[in-house]
Amino acid sequence: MKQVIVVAGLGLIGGSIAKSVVRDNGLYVIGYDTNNETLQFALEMGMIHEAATDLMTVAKRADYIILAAPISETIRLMEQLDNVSFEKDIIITDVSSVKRPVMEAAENLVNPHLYFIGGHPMAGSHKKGVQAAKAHLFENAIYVLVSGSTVHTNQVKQLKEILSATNCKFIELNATEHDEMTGVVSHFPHLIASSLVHQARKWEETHQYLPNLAAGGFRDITRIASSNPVLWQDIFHHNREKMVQLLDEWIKEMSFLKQLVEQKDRKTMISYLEEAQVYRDGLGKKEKGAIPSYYDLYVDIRDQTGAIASVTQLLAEHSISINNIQILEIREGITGALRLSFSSQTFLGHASQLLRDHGYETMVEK
Ligand SMILES: NC(=O)c1ccc[n+]([C@@H]2O[C@H](COP(=O)([O-])OP(=O)(O)OC[C@H]3O[C@@H](n4cnc5c(N)ncnc54)[C@H](O)[C@@H]3O)[C@@H](O)[C@H]2O)c1
Ligand SMILES: O=C(O)C(=O)C[C@]1(C(=O)O)C=C[C@@H](O)C=C1
Repeated sequence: MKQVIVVAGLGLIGGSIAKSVVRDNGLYVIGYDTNNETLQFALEMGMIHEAATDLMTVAKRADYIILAAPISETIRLMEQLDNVSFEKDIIITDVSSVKRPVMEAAENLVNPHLYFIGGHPMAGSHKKGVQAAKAHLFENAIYVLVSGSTVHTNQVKQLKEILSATNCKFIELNATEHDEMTGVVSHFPHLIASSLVHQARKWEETHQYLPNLAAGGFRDITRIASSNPVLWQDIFHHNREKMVQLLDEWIKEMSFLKQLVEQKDRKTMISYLEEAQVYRDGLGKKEKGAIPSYYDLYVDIRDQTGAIASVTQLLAEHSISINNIQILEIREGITGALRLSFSSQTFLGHASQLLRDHGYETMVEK
């Protein structure tokens, strides 16, 4: 008999999970969302086998429930599920970007059939909604799991098996360490990106050509400012203690930089920039706890139809598998660069040589 998974919240994240687990023949996927159009879209696109308009009714048929609504809604759904009379044990997980409030809510569950394992796939996008969902969103991404106190190791193993269709890499953390680390490398950067955009917007009032000069650097560092404001406000709210601490640290850091600039301390500034460069270049190069290892190759391409396809086809013909591909907005309309990520130095070396042999300019990030 097929195992039943209910995915509640079929947006970017829930939709992407549904799209990957629905490919597993051993699973029957039921989708639930408060938005009827989302539900219909998911059904029509084959992302789910069945659409439900009442979570509490279908919950009784489920072996697993994946809560993928915004964090505050997820906590509300957990409280409602606690009142359901289940006839069998059920594993519930979530995908929330902040784990402490969710795990605290999990500790308050009294229903003897509920086993809660917190989850957070460390991949996403600035886009939202079911239409942005992709089956491959979590491929090779870190997927954090946080066990509730009543959960057995065997249940964590079962959940990993179900989610293995996403091709992610699991790590287990506790909620506090998760929220501290994601606070630094995920949540806080969103605040800074939005503040940089505000700064540019104010300067545009007196400098009308400013947007034309916003090239690769500004676009790279502010992409995430295009994310869903309601969702991100919820993330900042739930990780607010960390946000306040990081803002205090950031203000101190900015005062230090201001001093360096004012005092024309060029030597210290070079060391400051060098230290940042070395750390940034090392990110993802070697396996370092939660940071996955990737080997990046930059390829210059012309802005013409089929340019990306030619690169990927060439690599595919030589069985070189690409883990990630990103188009960098460097010089729009003229030439561009592709960032190709590989899982090993060997793949990167072969890809670089092959592309060079075919006339492409490539660059490896040092
Ligand atoms: N966006 C990212 O990059 C990212 C990455 C990892 C984790 N997350 C987490 O994933 C969760 C969802 O984020 P998203 O980016 O998929 O958002 P989204 O806006 O794309 O999707 C949220 C979906 O939840 C539905 N929804 C809202 N309230 C609901 C309720 N009470 N019951 C059922 N469905 C409900 C909405 O209709 C929508 O379809 C959040 O908790 C977020 O912290 C987001
Ligand atoms: O790539 C993006 O746009 C994201 O913001 C994804 C991102 C992040 O890396 O910060 C955002 C929130 C998550 O909870 C996990 C991943």
